[in-house]
Amino acid sequence: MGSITINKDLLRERQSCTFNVLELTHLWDGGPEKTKERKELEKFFLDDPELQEKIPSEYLSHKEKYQEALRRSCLLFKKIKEWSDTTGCGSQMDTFQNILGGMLGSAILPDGVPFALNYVMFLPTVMGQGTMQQQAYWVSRAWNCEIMCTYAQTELGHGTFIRGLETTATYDPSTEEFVFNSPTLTSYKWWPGGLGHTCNYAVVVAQLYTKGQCHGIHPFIVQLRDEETHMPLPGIKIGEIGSKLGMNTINNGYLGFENVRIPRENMLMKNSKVLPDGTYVNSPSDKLTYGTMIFVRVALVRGIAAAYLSKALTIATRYSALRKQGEIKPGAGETQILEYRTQQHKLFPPMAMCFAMRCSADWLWDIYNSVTAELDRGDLERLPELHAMACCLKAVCTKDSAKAIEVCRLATGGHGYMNSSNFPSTYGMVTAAETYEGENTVLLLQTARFLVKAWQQARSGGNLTETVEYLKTMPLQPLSLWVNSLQHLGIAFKRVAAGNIETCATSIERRILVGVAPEDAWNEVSIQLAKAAETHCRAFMMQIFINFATSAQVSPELKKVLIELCELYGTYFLLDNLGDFFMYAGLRSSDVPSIQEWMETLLHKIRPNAVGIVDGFDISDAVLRSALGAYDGNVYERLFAEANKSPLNAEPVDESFHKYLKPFLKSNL
Ligand SMILES: CCCCCCCC/C=C\C/C=C/C(=O)SCCNC(=O)CCNC(=O)[C@H](O)C(C)(C)COP(=O)(O)OP(=O)(O)OC[C@H]1O[C@@H](n2cnc3c(N)ncnc32)[C@H](O)[C@@H]1OP(=O)(O)O
Ligand SMILES: Cc1cc2nc3c(=O)[nH]c(=O)nc-3n(C[C@H](O)[C@H](O)[C@H](O)COP(=O)(O)OP(=O)(O)OC[C@H]3O[C@@H](n4cnc5c(N)ncnc54)[C@H](O)[C@@H]3O)c2cc1C
Repeated sequence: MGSITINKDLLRERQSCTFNVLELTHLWDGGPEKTKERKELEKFFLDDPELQEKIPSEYLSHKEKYQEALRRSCLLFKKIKEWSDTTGCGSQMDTFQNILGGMLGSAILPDGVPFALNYVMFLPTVMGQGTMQQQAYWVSRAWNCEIMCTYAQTELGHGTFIRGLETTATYDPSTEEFVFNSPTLTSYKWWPGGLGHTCNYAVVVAQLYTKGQCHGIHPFIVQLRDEETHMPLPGIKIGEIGSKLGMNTINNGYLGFENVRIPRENMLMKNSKVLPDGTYVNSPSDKLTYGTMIFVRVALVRGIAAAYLSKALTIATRYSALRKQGEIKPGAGETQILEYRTQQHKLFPPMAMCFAMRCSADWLWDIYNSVTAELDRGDLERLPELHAMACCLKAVCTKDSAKAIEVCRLATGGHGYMNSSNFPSTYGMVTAAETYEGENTVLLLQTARFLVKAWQQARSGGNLTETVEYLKTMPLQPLSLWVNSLQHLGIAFKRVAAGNIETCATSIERRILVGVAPEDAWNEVSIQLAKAAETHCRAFMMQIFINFATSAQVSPELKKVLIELCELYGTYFLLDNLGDFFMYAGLRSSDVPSIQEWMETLLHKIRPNAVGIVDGFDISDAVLRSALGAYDGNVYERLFAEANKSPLNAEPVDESFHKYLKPFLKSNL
């Protein structure tokens, strides 16, 4: 162990790469300056011995995992402050994003940062929904970690249907306070990250009652624990919800209230208000309360879906280049498993997905920022489109990413099943995002609502926004003969989306015409509706990727690779959904063999650059945390070293032998 020689197969892969890997890294990071900043940041944090893992966390108890995560979180956030003070380079917000959503956080706290919700949800909620005075008070306290806060919305009984939340906040004008209660077991808050034992404040979403009337759900800031002793305040029932599939250091908690009083000023009042006498003042739109969820959905596409997939791909691709198993031609010697076409089919389409996710995430981030500025000016016109796109991109990208990470694990055979491969924790992190911040099916159905309306508008000649403009033009264009080109792929994906949306809209109309209630008609058609939303999202991602690949200002060598990946994205999803393309895009069965061949040729073309592409993601070994994926490819030495960290290997004979096994073996059953 300890060898620094690079595995010779990996070395050969790197030598035969046809493009400049550093150019891809700069493109991926957003420019050479960004790459430099990222590397400095990684060095500053990851070289600190205090932040190094001493015992793999899998060997710690549940309690030890949390305590160790908390120790590191405190150190980490002290260092963030130190970094900003000493370098003056990059705002603290950039650094936080890299720590909480980027790769850096996952290197130091792979199973989740217990402070994450303070930055990812509490602060955005106060900034988006608090008055200027509320922001002035709460933002600095939370930002500087004088207090630690979370976002408590979901309850034991309701996660999706938030209008059904049961926690009550009843205004008492005699004291100018809100009184919080949890009237039922199902009204207990359940899930908020950091709520268990970390946070002392939370944004709590509750049904607001004033003057005897319920005004629906609203956000309030509630103190949960004493700032000195950390003891729960009177009437607060709080704890941790227990061990989970993954994210075991994020400290998800439960919370109940019994006549807990908070001052009136703790209701976040940028949008709706309660005046001292209890008069309720309406918000311009009740959906503004949902703003934080949009923000996190937007952030997840890049920060979780694309980022963790790029990690899994780096591990699986490097491993596949050095792992040898079997022969393609008898007697020709053992083959790198990356030579098997089936292996390429497992790994290269997810590489293409990773690029499509990144371009889409950048688009989504830009429209999020411009729509947020419009909302601040009172203009709500583009909110529905932002909501629809945030929902479907969050759903499709987290689903694709989780599925592809599992494929990467399977592509590494038995060794991928080890925790030391880092696949289990990576998968645990991403599959959680399929559920939190809006369960994926539910989000697709939200997008479908927008699409059906857009379809009706297209039919009645109304104006359509950017992402649904194609619903007007597509049905008018005649179906042409199939051509294997990117342009044709772009059109075919839109035709499939438009066809699926039309099928849904007409199925609903047909049902309503024969007397089915509109809500029942919606439910009956909802399998197709969720699919329509997914095809819309796919068509959007295809087009964004085409625009990116064809217009990127890069060398011809790199551009060629980007175009190949883009074509692979299209051909892969087309072949996976042939029925749709037959039904809606004029594809004939006689066209399929040439598309299959096109896709296989792309796999062949990408093959020499596969290691170069994942090297281009430039994920350091400290961030990868994988015995299978390290840059030098010394897999077998690392697997051995990791095995020897097992506490069971500390003694040649474990004490359980004397306690149980020996008496059992000698008992002559
Ligand atoms: C940087 C990376 C990040 C790192 C992450 C770190 C780790 C953190 C780990 C975990 C954090 C997790 C946090 C959470 O999970 S917090 C809880 C999140 N909960 C949800 O997302 C709940 C999902 N449910 C909903 O969003 C809604 O209840 C609903 C949309 C499903 C339904 O709401 P409802 O009021 O019933 O609406 P309707 O269906 O009746 O629709 C009415 C109308 O409103 C429109 N609309 C709905 N939502 C929004 C919105 N957000 N913005 C704008 N408009 C919205 C909807 O489209 C309808 O419009 P209409 O058709 O025109 O009437
Ligand atoms: C790791 C993790 C972290 C979390 N962190 C937080 C947090 O910090 N703060 C917080 O408040 N919450 C948090 N949550 C909660 C999370 O937001 C909810 O779990 C999520 O919104 C789903 O709600 P649910 O669990 O009630 O599922 P349900 O809504 O009960 O979903 C169960 C099933 O019912 C289906 N379903 C439900 N409604 C519909 C519908 N209208 N149409 C069709 N199908 C439907 C769903 O598709 C799903 O298949 C977290 C959850 C997890 C897993």
